[in-house]
Amino acid sequence: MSGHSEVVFRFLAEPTDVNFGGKVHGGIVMKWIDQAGYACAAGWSGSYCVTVSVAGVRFKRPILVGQIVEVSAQIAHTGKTSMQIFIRVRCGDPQKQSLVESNHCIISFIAMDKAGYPVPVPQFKPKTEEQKKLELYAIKMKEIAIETESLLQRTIED
Ligand SMILES: CC(=O)SCCNC(=O)CCNC(=O)[C@H](O)C(C)(C)COP(=O)(O)OP(=O)(O)OC[C@H]1O[C@@H](n2cnc3c(N)ncnc32)[C@H](O)[C@@H]1OP(=O)(O)O
Repeated sequence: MSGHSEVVFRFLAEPTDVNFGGKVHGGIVMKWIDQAGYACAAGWSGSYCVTVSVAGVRFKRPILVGQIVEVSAQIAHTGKTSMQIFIRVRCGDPQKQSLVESNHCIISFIAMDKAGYPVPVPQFKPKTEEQKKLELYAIKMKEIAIETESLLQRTIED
């Protein structure tokens, strides 16, 4: 299965996924994002992977119980040991054709060896114009995630 750059999950939002207002919990959406991202990262690298950061996460509209949910994960950029994965969550009435975007983000995974050390990943080479633009966005998001971390360190040290 190694070498696949895209994974799509489709399922129904269940009553156990929703909060008191009938909308799917943000934490549940994050779990789906992490799972689809993991499946994509593990499939691309052929290794066990761990989540290192999530950047640019946006909750655009609520997901309702009974709606069909589609979580797509695609490799947007690869570093030496990291993979930046673009996630798009869409939802809609299962009786209709159209889905609307509810969430998106860039989630970063690191491929690990059996001893728990980062290992190199196969390099992703964008082919289409859309993939090339997405890669630039993913590189920026990775930089922002790392810069955010060092900003916090500087803030705590100050
Ligand atoms: C599937 C799951 O849910 S797993 C459970 C949740 N995740 C975890 O438990 C992971 C816990 N974290 C860790 O174990 C460690 O922080 C690790 C292994 C992920 C990274 O360890 P570090 O020593 O910080 O990594 P290191 O400095 O070697 O960098 C490794 C890569 O991470 C990248 N990286 C570091 N910080 C970030 C960040 N904030 N965002 C994105 N990438 C980052 C580096 O740029 C490097 O990428 P590259 O090899 O492509 O250039």
